[in-house]
Amino acid sequence: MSKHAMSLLPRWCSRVFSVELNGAPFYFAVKEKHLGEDVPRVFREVQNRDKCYSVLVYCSRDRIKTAKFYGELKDKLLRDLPPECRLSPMSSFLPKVRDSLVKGYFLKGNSDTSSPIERLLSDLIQHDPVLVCSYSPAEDGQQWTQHMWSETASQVMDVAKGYYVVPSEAPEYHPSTLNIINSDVFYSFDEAYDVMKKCGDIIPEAKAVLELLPSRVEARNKPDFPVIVIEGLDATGKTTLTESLKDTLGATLLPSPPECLSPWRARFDQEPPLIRRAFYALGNYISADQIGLKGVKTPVIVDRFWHSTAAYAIATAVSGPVCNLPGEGSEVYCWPSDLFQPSLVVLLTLDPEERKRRLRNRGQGKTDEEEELDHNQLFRLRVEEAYRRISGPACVTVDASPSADRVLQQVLLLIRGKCHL
Ligand SMILES: Nc1ncnc2c1ncn2[C@@H]1O[C@H](COP(=O)(O)OP(=O)(O)O)[C@@H](O)[C@H]1O
Ligand SMILES: Nc1ccn([C@@H]2O[C@H](COP(=O)(O)OP(=O)(O)O)[C@@H](O)[C@H]2O)c(=O)n1
Repeated sequence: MSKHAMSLLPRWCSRVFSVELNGAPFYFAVKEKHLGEDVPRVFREVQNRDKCYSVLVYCSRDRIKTAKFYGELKDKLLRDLPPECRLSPMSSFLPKVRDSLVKGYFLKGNSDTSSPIERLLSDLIQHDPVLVCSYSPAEDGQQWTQHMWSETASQVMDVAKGYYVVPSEAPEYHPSTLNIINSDVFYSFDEAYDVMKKCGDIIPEAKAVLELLPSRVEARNKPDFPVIVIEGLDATGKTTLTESLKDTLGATLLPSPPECLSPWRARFDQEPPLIRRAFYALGNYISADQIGLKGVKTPVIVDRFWHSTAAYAIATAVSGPVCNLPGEGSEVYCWPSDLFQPSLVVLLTLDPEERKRRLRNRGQGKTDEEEELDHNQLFRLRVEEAYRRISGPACVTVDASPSADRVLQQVLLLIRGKCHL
């Protein structure tokens, strides 16, 4: 067993395990002694001949490699496992302990598939940063036990000790919230820069991105003119409104991510969240630099900014209903202390049916994330709620369903009230 796996063991019995079946999480824990607890629900449906396995990816020192490997592991398992084997997302965490989440997969096989599954897992455990456990009925046939595998054996080998699996309570917030800070959302230039720098060896485009970054993090000038950010889901009318504001106010319009990053965007959209979100976070610092340049001459309108970066990242990391999001006031929603703060952030909201109608009329291709927004109502609700919870500056919500001109007048009123234009 590797040193890292060993270091997980002392607190093994404090860990909670979560298996997601059809989008719903089932929680269980492990215990050395059995005190008559029920069999956890995830094992209740399993037939006695069946065997289950977990593969958890533990964080090696190289976060970039771990993130890449986690994405590749799913493809590998789907490709190499027998088709009858059922694969579900799984995680393990220490309740309320930051950065304690490790992610992986739960596999369910039967007696026909256990040999190929075990061959694949034995191979994985010897070459990759994974922790493998198998689950089978205990001798009395009433309970289920978990056995951790040893990586030193070429054959399937259990560590001698087995643990009983017992039901566990659901945590207050989704377990992914434990690892959001500096993995999904970056709260300083340096944290995002560090990720991009470490990507340089494996993603050549990362070097090109690093060259575009401002030399100083703080905006070079404090803008004399107001800086207004327009936020909202795709097709809520941001482009329409920002163009009109530009003309009406004689303002400079800046898109976000900034145009100079366009050649690299599709490339980073394919990467795992750690790398993808660092890319967007750095884009905001380039925008802040441009705001500093333009804001001494004219008002500046920005199409998306930090709210988009953080809200989409949080809503993707967490699954399920809005109540799974980190609670209101959580540090997860704080504005980075080294990032320029606009004078006003407007959030355009729209009835889902009207948004779909506008999307259809526009008839453009959508990003996978926008595609997901369409299909997954819960995701859309999580993004909108995360937008609302971000503070410093908070956003002002504007109903975008009236005509484009009425929306413009409404936002101009807000700007005049807040920014003395
Ligand atoms: N207030 C409005 N009423 C009706 N249609 C609108 C309004 N604002 C924008 N649209 C239309 O909806 C579609 C999406 O608007 P767009 O400005 O491109 O949104 P976004 O930039 O937020 O994706 C476009 O076809 C646009 O012409
Ligand atoms: N400042 C920004 C801007 C966009 N983004 C990301 O970019 C996506 C939306 O960009 P888009 O160009 O498809 O949106 P529209 O401006 O076309 O509505 C979001 O899903 C965010 O993940 C970000 O993270 N930070």
